[in-house]
Amino acid sequence: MPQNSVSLDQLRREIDRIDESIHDLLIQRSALVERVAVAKGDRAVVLRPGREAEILRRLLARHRGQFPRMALVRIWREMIGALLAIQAPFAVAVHAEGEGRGASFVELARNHFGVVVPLQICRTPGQVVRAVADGEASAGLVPLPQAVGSDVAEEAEPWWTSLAAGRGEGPRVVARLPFVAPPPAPGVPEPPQALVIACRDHDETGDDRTLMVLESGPDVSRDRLRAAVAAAGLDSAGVLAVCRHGDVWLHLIEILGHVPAADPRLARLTATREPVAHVSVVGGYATPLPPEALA
Ligand SMILES: O=C(O)C(=O)C[C@]1(C(=O)O)C=C[C@@H](O)C=C1
Repeated sequence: MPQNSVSLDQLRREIDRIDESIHDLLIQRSALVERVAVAKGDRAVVLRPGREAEILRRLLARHRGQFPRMALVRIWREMIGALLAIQAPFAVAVHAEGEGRGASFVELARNHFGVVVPLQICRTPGQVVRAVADGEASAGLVPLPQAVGSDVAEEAEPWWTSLAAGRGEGPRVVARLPFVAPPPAPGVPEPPQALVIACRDHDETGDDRTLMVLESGPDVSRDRLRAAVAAAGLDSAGVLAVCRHGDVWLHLIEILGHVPAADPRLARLTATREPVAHVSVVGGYATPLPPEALA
């Protein structure tokens, strides 16, 4: 039968059949995730952002046809969020102080974790860290400290210094949001950049970044720090923030690649204690997709 002679009714019946197949597959996927939860054993930390990133990268790479990629991501984000919530009680603490920016962090959390996961609003990033450390929330959303022009962010009591104090037991950075951002549109504010923290290590996905806190003496320039990092064999992507406590300076730096806490390059970095006296890996994330991934 030529295509244009297929009736509207017939086409709609075909759509109903496809909807039922999609629905059946959703029910099957959900049952599989219940088995995944049992296989993981530890229900305390069900979140696996590395696996989520791999799923989205793979689907976007094989996508074809007219269905918009951003909608594909949104459907999967909704599904994964709902499936996190069936594995264990799952709540996300979000720093959302004030109008505007606070509301956009909530939107970012909703877009990423979906409508089922409960959000717990915190007034400060420090409260988010505490909620995750105390187990009141399974994960937390904190603002990514960002350099303004050539100046790195400088805060008196930044949330990230408490991650370094945790010595690998407490909350660590496990993801960066948005993982996929819609292309910028005139008049529409861009989503804020945030980090997700949880009490687990970040997974390796093949395209990752690692965050470290370096401790130095005073007056260590960014260039000197970068040179020390390079000499240890690490590839710096930049200094994100600095916190000065008298003679102790803490620097939050981003490293290209996945660097576990036991990596021998870290010992090399602090071997002479100059300029870096101490280093802690405070987590990392799968590199977010560039806007071209949606094209
Ligand atoms: O693979 C897992 O560990 C799952 O829990 C399944 C799943 C998914 O829906 O695919 C859900 C949540 C995780 O963060 C990652 C993936």
